[in-house]
Amino acid sequence: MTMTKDEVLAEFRDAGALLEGHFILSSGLRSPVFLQKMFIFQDPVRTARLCKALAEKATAAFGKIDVVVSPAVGGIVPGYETARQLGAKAIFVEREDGRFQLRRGFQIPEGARVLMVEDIVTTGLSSRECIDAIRQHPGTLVGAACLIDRSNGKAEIGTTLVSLAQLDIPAYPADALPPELAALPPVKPGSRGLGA
Ligand SMILES: O=P(O)(O)OC[C@H]1O[C@H](OP(=O)(O)OP(=O)(O)O)[C@H](O)[C@@H]1O
Ligand SMILES: O=C(O)c1cc(=O)[nH]c(=O)[nH]1
Ligand SMILES: [Mg+2]
Repeated sequence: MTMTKDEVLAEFRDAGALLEGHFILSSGLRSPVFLQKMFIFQDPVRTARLCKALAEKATAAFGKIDVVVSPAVGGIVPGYETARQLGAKAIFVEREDGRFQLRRGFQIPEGARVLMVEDIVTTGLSSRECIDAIRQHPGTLVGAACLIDRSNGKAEIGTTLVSLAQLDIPAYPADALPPELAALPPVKPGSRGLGA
């Protein structure tokens, strides 16, 4: 079943996942809004609703998918659930010496049709890094999917990206903060740069 942008946002709102404050994003940009996707993923039923809609959108855009590859940590749960809905395998890349790699013996079979699944896209940096890692293996990357594209369609990831919702959320370089944001203490919720 398709979901409208309002229905997707309602899932985030109902999960308490729409946070306001001063956040340091994975890219280093600062934002007054953070989508705490883990508040979605702690509820398997809510996660399944969203990922079913994402799987349907990905199938419509890209056809059959054999393997879903996601960037850890945030991509693991939606990657798994989207793969379950697609009847595909679910594997993930994680950082080794700061770079995303397939570890743990994960492999992509020759000829496999691969979908990259991300939770949230802001600048697309994590997606591009995940795709670079995928392209070092056999198989064909057919496209990418995410729950929320908060670049409003502007992020360039080098392949077609489908999302459940595109949002236009402001993000600023640290040296160009609006005063109301500069007045709040910054917090960094994600995993990039934490010893990775
Ligand atoms: O499009 P981008 O600018 O790369 O931003 C989005 C990325 O940021 C978050 O990951 P983060 O690195 O914060 O770590 P996490 O997945 O462990 O939450 C999120 O899960 C995306 O992967
Ligand atoms: O850009 C990010 O790091 C980011 C933004 C967001 O809203 N949610 C998230 O988990 N990461
Ligand atoms: Mg992430």
